[in-house]
Amino acid sequence: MLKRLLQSLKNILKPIKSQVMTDLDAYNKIKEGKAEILFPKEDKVFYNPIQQFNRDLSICGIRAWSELYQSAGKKRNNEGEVKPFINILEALSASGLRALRYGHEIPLVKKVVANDFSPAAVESIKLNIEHNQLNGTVKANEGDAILFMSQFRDKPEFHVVDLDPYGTATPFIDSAVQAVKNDGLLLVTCTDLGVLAGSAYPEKCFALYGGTNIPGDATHESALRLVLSMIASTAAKYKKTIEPMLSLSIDFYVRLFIRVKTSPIKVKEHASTTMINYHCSGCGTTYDQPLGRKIQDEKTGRYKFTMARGPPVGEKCTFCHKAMHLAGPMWAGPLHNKTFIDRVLQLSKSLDKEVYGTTDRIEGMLTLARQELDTPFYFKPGSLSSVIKCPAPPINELASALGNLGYKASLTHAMPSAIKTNAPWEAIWFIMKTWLHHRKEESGKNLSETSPGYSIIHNDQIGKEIELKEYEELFKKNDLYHEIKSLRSFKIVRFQQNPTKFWGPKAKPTN
Ligand SMILES: C[S@@+](CC[C@H](N)C(=O)[O-])C[C@H]1O[C@@H](n2cnc3c(N)ncnc32)[C@H](O)[C@@H]1O
Ligand SMILES: [Zn+2]
Repeated sequence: MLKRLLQSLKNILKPIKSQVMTDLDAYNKIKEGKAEILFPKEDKVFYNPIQQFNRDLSICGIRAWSELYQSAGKKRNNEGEVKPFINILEALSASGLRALRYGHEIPLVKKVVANDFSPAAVESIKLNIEHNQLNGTVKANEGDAILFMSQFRDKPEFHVVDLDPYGTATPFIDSAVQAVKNDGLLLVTCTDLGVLAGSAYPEKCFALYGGTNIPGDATHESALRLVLSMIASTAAKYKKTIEPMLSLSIDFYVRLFIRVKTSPIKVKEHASTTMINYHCSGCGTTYDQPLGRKIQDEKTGRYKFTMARGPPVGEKCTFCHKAMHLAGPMWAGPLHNKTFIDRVLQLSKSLDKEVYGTTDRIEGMLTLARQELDTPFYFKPGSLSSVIKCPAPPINELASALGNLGYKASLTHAMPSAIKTNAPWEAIWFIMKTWLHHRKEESGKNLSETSPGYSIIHNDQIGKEIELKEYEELFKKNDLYHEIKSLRSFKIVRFQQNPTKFWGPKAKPTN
């Protein structure tokens, strides 16, 4: 009897087994991190291998956030034990690879919802949940991400919401800030850098991000600031504020890690952490104009929020007399949280390099991001020297001069060989003029009288108040010189490791 039963069971299972076997032929196996994905050979579901860095980094970022969340006293019971509690939403999941990696690789994860509106993508997610034996943790959901996230407006469900769209994340932000819990983490990718960081579509950039990009060297930092400002404005409507934990410009996209908090008091800072920017069309000098002021009352210690004062500059540039252009509004606050970066760096160092192929790059990028000054923007020494027509000073020498005048300087992760400083442009142009005059034979002879460089060279007001006039004194090597020099010689993997031919943003699937 039992024998017959087993035989009939075998007969039933046989066609199912062969069906699965045939189906498997239609898939490639892809291993990334601790997940293995069966990926259709036919171009039906989106997968971009080059985004492993984004996924590796996101795993470290979510882990760092969860450690900070727990050490802030949340989710610890009386015995100090922590049960799995983290709910993650990957709202635009495609193959499900990222969600599955979260399921495997985030300690204390309770639930990951992998959502996509493409039936082929959801089929792939379901297959791969089985394949990775993550049925208890990862759930597939077929639906429009905006509608799905909007359900949680009254009761935010997710500690972590990850948005990794094609192009801009803007349409998803409103519902995403509603779906994320208080003190939760929002992860945002935008790949539309042509709009966000380019100068060709200011009207589109304004429509999507509520601001325009600043021309010149710092377009990638201003891209980050535009995305942050759009998210901060959206969050403010729901009495929520944002705290950028890490804001990176990477290859062809930006990736942001943002803590979202419900705090009507903090929302009051929204105007004073938003700015517009004036940018000189001739020499590239920039000025920031905050859109509000936060002042502390000396007697009571309380803060008052008032209208901003301005403008910080006239219609024409103080240095070269060319017209000033306007950019923004954009985020004026810090781009990173150093404690968060330290945690990510620590975690990244502890990972198995065989499993996580991009840890060197994480270390390189975050080391640079960590030392960045909080002040907006950067420039390449070469951009300034091309205005006054002289060879560019080496970056560490320029940093030294800024330091000797009492200012700070740092590098930036967003552009190689660019410098950030809290010095006013008066000091920057003074240093450049001193540098130029020291090279007498090159002293801007070929400049036309109407050029910005000519005006700067003949503007005797520049540096009038600065006491340190001698070249030798001004450019004397100091700590900053050595700091910047060693940071530059430290082997930083800023760019993609092992890129394939034609790597970059991938197009949508064709089927
Ligand atoms: C760039 S892919 C996501 C890649 C994935 N996060 C990864 O790491 O491999 C974008 C996905 O978003 C989905 N999508 C686009 N708009 C959507 C919407 N409104 N609702 C749900 N899914 C959407 C697409 O079907 C596509 O699979
Ligand atoms: Zn100018």
